[in-house]
This record gives sequence, C-alpha cells and structure tokens, in this order.
Amino acid sequence: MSASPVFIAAEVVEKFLKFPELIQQLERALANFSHGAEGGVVQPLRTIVPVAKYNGFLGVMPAYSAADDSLTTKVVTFYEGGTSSDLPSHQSTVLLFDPRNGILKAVIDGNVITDRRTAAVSAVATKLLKPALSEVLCILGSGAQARSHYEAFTEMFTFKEVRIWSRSRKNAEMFASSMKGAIRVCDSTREAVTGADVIITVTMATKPVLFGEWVKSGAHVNAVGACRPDWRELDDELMKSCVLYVDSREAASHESGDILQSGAAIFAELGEVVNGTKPALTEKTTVFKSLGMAIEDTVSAKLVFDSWSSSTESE
Ligand SMILES: NC(=O)C1=CN([C@@H]2O[C@H](COP(=O)(O)OP(=O)(O)OC[C@H]3O[C@@H](n4cnc5c(N)ncnc54)[C@H](O)[C@@H]3O)[C@@H](O)[C@H]2O)C=CC1
Ligand SMILES: O=C(O)C1=NCCCC1
Repeated sequence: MSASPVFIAAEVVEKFLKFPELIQQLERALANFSHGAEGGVVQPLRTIVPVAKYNGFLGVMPAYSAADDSLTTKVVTFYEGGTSSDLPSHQSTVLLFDPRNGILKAVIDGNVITDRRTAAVSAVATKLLKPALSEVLCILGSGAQARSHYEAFTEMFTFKEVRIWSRSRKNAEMFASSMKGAIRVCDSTREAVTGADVIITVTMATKPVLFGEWVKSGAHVNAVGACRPDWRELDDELMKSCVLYVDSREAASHESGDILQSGAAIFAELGEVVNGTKPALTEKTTVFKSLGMAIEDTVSAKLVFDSWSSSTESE
C-alpha cells in the first residue's frame, strides 16, 4: 500500500519558493517549453469550466516536465469580483504525483505558487525586454499578483520610482503602506503610466485599463490579467503597435481577449527569446502577454517538495 500524500501548507511554500532561484528555474522551464517535443514538456491547453451562476471558473492545469521528472496538476478557481472580502479571488491546489507509478505524493497549497511563479515569469520577460534605461515601474492593480510582482521586481531590479494605481485609492494606499520601500500612489491610470518604463497590469478588468496613447515609446508591459477570450486589459492601439511576446502561442490564441479581439500578431514565445531563436526587441514597445502555464506550477511544486523533503530528512 502506498503512503498517504503529505500536505504542504502556504507557510511552507512561502519558506521554500524564493526569488531569484524560482526565476532561474522558470527561465529554464520556458526555454524547454518552447523547444517543443525536444524540451520534454507535456502541457495540454488547460480546461476551464465556467460556473456562470456565480461568475466563477474552475481551471485544471496538468503538465509533465521530463527535465525535472515532475508530474503535477493544478486545480484553480477564480471568481470575477471575488466571492467575499475575506476570500482570495483565486484559490488553488497543486497535486504532485510520482511520475514512475502515478502515486499521489503531495497536496500543495497553490496560492503562493501561483502568485510567485507568475511574478517570476514576468521578471524573466522584463529582464529580457525592458528598455536599457528603466527608471520608473508602474503597477496597475493592488491585489495578490500586485504584491508578488512588487516583491519580485524590487528584489531583481532597481527603479528610481515605483507607482501604483488601483480602482480605489484606499486600496492603493493600503498596498503602499504594507510594502517595504517608497511607492507613489496615483489617482488615475494615466498619471501612473505616463513616462513609465516598465508597466505591470494585474487587474481583474474585463475592459481595457491601459491605453496605447499613454504608453511611452520603448516601454515594456507585462500584461498578466484578462485571461478569458472576452476579457481585456489593453486597448487595440497598444496591442497592434507593440511587439507581442506570449508564454504559449497555443494558449494565447485560445484564451487571450487582448489578442483575439484586437487581432494583434504574436511575434514570439518568451521561451524562444531565452533559447535565442527569436530576438528581444528592447528598443521597441514590447508587451508580454502572460496567461500562466501549468509547467510553471510543475517546476515550482517540485522545488517546494524537494526542499521540504530535504528539510525533514535533516531533522
Ligand atoms: N498570467 C497568469 O499567470 C496569472 C494571471 N492572473 C490574473 O491576474 C489578475 C490579478 O490577479 P490577483 O491579483 O490574484 O487578483 P486580486 O483579486 O487579488 O486583485 C485584482 C485587482 O484588480 C482590481 N480590479 C478588479 N476589477 C477591476 C476592474 N474592472 N478594473 C480595474 N481593476 C480591477 C482589484 O481592485 C484588485 O486590485 C487577474 O486577472 C488574474 O486572473 C492570476 C494568476 C496567474
Ligand atoms: O495560470 C494560472 O494559474 C491562472 N491564470 C489565469 C487565471 C487563473 C489562474
């Protein structure tokens, strides 16, 4: 009989899933993914079940990485506008299996994994695509992803100024006062975006909040929200005038409202830039459209599980 799976809680994931190691691991995973079959990543398009009655969705995100010998599936729910003020709008769990025999080894809190791996991938995009002189960072949104992105970006890069905008000024102020370092709270998206070199959109918006006319030429945008075909964060002008990078071509052309509705052409996958098969056009205005990939969870979960296992062995 197989041993019962271990449960790894959010506090344990927080302890073991750290930047910059996570960023390095995910850069490698993005490269493997974009190598096709040779890269050893098996990742079908995720399944999304709409729960229309409650404006919610359930997503199932399986993947296998031969390089990491890691087999997982994440189950994630997300609710437009959240469910109640006490609950996160996105809740997830990652199941880690023994790839040799299919035994379930661990049930891992997925919220910290989702927040940190998404920010880590945006950090990879930013490292490769930001303009040479990047002094001003702007974050639109003040939720869980805004926090993880702020933490990753202030650890990995040096900005002279960080700005935040949120729909309610109170939330933006709460965000600014809860994080380490100076953050300028802006009253409008336009004020936050104007002159910014790196922009991160991490909202639950379903209509554009970022307009091309405000974006400085040559800036880099990490577009993290709008993961449904009928949701938008960026307007047509920005989508059509930028050089567009994505995590997965397949996912982007099925799920991204910003891409499907604007008709913008995809230039490259981020992993192709890491592999050197597509260039990083840092002098142009670039957008990295992130939808989130299961392989990011697979690599993160393995990292957490291995670190946790070593820590219990040494006890
Ligand atoms: N690309 C990826 O890998 C991932 C993307 N996401 C997406 O990132 C976005 C942010 O996620 P979380 O921070 O976890 O959510 P959250 O619920 O913690 O924060 C959402 C933020 O968006 C704001 N917001 C909600 N509706 C808005 C609107 N109509 N206009 C402007 N702002 C609005 C909220 O006030 C809040 O500041 C979501 O769209 C989510 O689906 C989440 C996980 C992974
Ligand atoms: O990659 C993920 O995880 C998610 N992406 C879009 C929204 C739901 C969670």
